[in-house]
Amino acid sequence: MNLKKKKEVNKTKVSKQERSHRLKWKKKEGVFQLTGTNIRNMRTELDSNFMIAPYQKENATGCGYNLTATEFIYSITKRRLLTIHKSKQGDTYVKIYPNDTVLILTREYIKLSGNMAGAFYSRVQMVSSGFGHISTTLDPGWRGMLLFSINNPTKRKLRLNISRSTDRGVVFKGIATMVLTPVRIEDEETKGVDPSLDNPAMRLDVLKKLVSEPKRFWADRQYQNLKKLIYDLEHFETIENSKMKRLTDIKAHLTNIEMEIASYKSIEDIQAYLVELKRIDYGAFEEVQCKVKNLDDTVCKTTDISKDVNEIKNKIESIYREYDYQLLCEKINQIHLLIQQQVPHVWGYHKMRRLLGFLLKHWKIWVVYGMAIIIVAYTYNSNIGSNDMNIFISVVAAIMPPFITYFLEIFGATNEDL
Ligand SMILES: O=c1ccn([C@H]2C[C@H](O)[C@@H](COP(=O)(O)OP(=O)(O)OP(=O)(O)O)O2)c(=O)[nH]1
Repeated sequence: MNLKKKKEVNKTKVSKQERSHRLKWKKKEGVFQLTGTNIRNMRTELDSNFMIAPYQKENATGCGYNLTATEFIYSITKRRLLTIHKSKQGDTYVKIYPNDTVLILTREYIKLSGNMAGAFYSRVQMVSSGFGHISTTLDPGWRGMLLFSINNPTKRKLRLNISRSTDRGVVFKGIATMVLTPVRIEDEETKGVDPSLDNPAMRLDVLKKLVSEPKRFWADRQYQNLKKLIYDLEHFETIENSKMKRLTDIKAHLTNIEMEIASYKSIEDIQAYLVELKRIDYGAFEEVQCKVKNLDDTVCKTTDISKDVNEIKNKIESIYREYDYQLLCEKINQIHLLIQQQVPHVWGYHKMRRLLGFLLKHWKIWVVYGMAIIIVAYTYNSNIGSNDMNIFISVVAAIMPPFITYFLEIFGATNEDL
């Protein structure tokens, strides 16, 4: 294909909507990197240049957005998914071994248009606790969850927190900051970045390589579990649940209103459909409810439908966008649950594990007490029959203090200390 023809094909590929977005960003040429406020506004408007699901407004920080981890955390050294520890308080974390690198799937699904690019950076708290740096890029047009690689270059085991239970519910810990930049477009007709990508969502290409190696017979069960999980993620299909049915219901009512506007334009009929729409139990879909209320306010004020038709159509369009977003969130939520169901968990409050942990932590004390007991036992053996009761008391007295220390630690310590 010659250059002229190629240019023509490129030109026809640029849709009207895409052109308007490019113009919009061109106008904002002064913007170099999006701030947390820009990101918050984009979520409110459901701007088609950038979508993040699930979105948590607290995670939109000064210069970007903090991404959080799912429980899919694969150890390169151990060649298996790491066990998720759950404390009594409901906090979750993993232990990353010295010199290990882990691959972590993010909880967030990111969708970028061809007009935006991004990068990921480490968080100070993480790198200062010993973790290696993150410094990777996000291509324009990316769609999907992300896979981060984090290493532990220290000689100590490091704890990577996933979530923490608070009075406000579960708060997920940011593991990397994503910064976003509008792509500079000199000629909106031809020079926009074509959002065609060769890397699949969740970097399934990388994950599939992990299970393409010959299986190891001594860890076959873990290997098979991982293989199944990666297969399930690749072939994931949304399950129609009550939340989704509710969303479908909302969409059906919206379609009726749209049809009414397109054909008869009867304000009374539109209002009647709106009454139905308002009656739906929105549950957690507060944003949809808020947008429906907004539409209702506009319709109530309308006296001449032909004058306000564009405003009404825009409001319906914004409900549709919210509907699409909530549907996406529900799908992502189901992926999180799928991961949670298949990843190994251990409850941190298991007594035996804690006793073992305690013994290991205070091994010096135990060596001293062990020696004391051996000496007592030796004395007992050499004086057998002389004064059994006194020696028994000495043995108990020798063993008691460490147990008292252990029980004090169990009942006095917070989870953070363990
Ligand atoms: O830490 C990261 C960084 C990026 N990505 C996603 C988004 C990005 O758009 C895509 C490609 O990133 P990159 O080009 O850095 O990956 P690669 O495997 O080196 O690229 P390629 O296979 O295209 O050479 O992977 C991740 O999942 N994790």
